[in-house]
Amino acid sequence: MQKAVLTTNKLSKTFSNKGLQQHVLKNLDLMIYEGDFTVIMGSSGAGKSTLLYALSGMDKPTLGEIRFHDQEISRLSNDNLAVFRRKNCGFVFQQIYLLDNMSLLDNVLASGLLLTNNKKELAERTKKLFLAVGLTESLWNKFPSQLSGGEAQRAGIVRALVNNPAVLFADEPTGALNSTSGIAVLNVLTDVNKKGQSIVMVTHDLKSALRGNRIIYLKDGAICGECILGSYLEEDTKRAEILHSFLNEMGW
Ligand SMILES: Nc1ncnc2c1ncn2[C@@H]1O[C@H](COP(=O)(O)OP(=O)(O)OP(=O)(O)O)[C@@H](O)[C@H]1O
Repeated sequence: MQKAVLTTNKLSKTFSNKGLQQHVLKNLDLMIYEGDFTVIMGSSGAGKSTLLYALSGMDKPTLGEIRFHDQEISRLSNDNLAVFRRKNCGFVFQQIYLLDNMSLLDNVLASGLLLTNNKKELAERTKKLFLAVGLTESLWNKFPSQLSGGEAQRAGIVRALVNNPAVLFADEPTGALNSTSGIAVLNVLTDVNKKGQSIVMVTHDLKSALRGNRIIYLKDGAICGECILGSYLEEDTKRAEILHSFLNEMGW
C-alpha cells in the first residue's frame, strides 16, 4: 500500500476581497502519496495554486488540517512553518528567481547552506545534481543572464532539490519556456521522479500533465475527479487518450 506524505482533512481556504468572502478551497480531503508524480489541473481560478501553497506550508488554511506524515503543519507558527518548508519542500515556479549577481553554482550553494555547514559535501551534491539535469561544468560559473530559459529552469530545479526535499512542488514549471526547453525540464522532472522523488505539480499544459502518474482535477475549490495514468513511458500513446477523455469528462 502506498504511504501518504501529505494528507488534508476538510481543508478550506477563504480570502476576503474588498469585504467579500471568497471560498477558494472547500472541505478538501486529499492524500498525496510518496513517490508519486501528482498533477493538479482545473480551470483558471479553481484554486490549484492556493492548494499547492497550502500543501507546501507557504500559506495556512482557514479551516481544516494538513498533515505531513504524522505532523500537523496547519497550525505551526510562521517561524516553524519556514523551518518545515526549508527541510521538507523544494519549489519550482514559472518565474525562476535565480539571483542575478551570483553564479549558478553560488545560487544553489546559497540555498544549501541554509541547512548544512558542510560546504564540501554540499558542493559535491550540487555538482552531481547539475550533471544529472544536463548542466555541464562549463555552465556552473555563469550568471543567470548568460543562460537560456531552459538552462536557468534546470538550475532552479537543482536549487529546489539540493536539500533533498520530501516533496518537490512545481507551479507551471514550463510556462515561460519554449517547447524544446520545456521538454528538457519535463525530462528532468520525470527522471527525478523515477528515482523516487515525490512531485506535486500544477499545470494547464497537457504535455506536462502527461508526465504525472495521478491527475487530480479541481473545480470551484473541490476535487471533482482523479485519473490514474501509471508511470510515464514516452512511447505510450494510450496515455494521452486516457487523459483527454478524463479532461473531457471533467469539462476542461
Ligand atoms: N492572496 C490572495 N488574496 C485574495 N484572493 C486570492 C489570493 N490568492 C488567490 N486568490 C483568489 O483565489 C482564486 C483561486 O486562485 P488560484 O491562483 O488558486 O487559482 P488557480 O486555479 O491556480 O488559477 P490559474 O490557473 O488562473 O492560475 C482566484 O479567484 C484568486 O483571485
